[in-house]
Amino acid sequence: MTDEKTRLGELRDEIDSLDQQIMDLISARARCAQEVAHVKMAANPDENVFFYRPEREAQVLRRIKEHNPGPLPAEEMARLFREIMSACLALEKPMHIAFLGPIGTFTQAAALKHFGHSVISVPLPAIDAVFREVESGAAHYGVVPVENSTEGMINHTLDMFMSSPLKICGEVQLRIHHHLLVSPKHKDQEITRIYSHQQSFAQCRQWLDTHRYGIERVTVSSNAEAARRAAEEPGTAAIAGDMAAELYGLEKLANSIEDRPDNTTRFLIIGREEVPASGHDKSSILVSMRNKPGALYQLLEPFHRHGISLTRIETRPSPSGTWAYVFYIDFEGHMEDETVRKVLAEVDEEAVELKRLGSYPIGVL
Ligand SMILES: O=C(O)C(=O)C[C@]1(C(=O)O)C=C[C@@H](O)C=C1
Repeated sequence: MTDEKTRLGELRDEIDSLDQQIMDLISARARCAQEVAHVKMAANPDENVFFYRPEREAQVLRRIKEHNPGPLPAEEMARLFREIMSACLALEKPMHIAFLGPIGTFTQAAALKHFGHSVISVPLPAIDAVFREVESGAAHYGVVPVENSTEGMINHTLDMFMSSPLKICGEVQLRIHHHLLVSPKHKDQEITRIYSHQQSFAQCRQWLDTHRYGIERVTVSSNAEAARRAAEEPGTAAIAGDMAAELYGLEKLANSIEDRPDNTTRFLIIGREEVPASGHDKSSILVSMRNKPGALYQLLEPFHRHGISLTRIETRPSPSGTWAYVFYIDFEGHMEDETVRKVLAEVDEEAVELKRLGSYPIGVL
């Protein structure tokens, strides 16, 4: 045997032995999670048991990232643990996660990034349908897009919070890469039409104007639907992401055609219960103020005085009347924090209405 073969053999034996140890440890961890489920059920025999604990998951993933010894990057290690925890949670209780479908959308990719692959993901045709599915209890949690770094807020999601009793339980960000996709069956044909979602067209506008000027652009309900059509119709292409490309067996004519290299979408996790503090949290509120001079100043001043950082403020027309506005505000901290309590008490005194949408861990992955 050559030296190379001997050494390879030794290393592979070592990998086999390590794999066995990893497997034994993952199994021990899974048994622990089963025990956790029994403890939770025993403590709440008559109530809804919350098996999924977003604050605990965030703490576990943060610790993994902080203590990762390398050589694997911390992000990669956290991703592996994300999947281990997902499988452990599925042993406790299989989670139904509603998302803005169809299958193959970026929202599904975000749901799997946040919850791992051991959940049952349920595609729904519209943002309000995702809210309804969670409100009715048919799904445990929902995932909806809320803002894109190129295109701004997804107003439909913001407006749903005005009437929905649901809470925000988490956030997840996804780097969005769009590709120009064609079916290998039709790839020699001239492309006369491109399908995509309106948001994706907007995120690739400059690239399209430069490289595919004059080709008909047809807006459809999702990227996945665009990919489905391109797979079937000769002479067409789709702009969509990797999941949709894989799902419909499409090839990339051009890779990562988004105009901004940092194109990112933020998604929210919506659920029926409040999330305890994880130690590194964000909160969201909706506030409507009286229409008078200085109203916005009055609203923001307590945040400034108490040193609380705002991460976003958006204005939406109020459903209650013409030229009345509702402010959607994200800020750092948890509603259980003493300082946040004080600020919200002050805001509440001045506001016509203050709605607490929830506190949740700042996205870890
Ligand atoms: O700590 C818990 O409450 C668990 O249920 C265990 C565990 C885990 O595998 O670490 C699993 C699911 C929860 O969402 C959080 C953590």
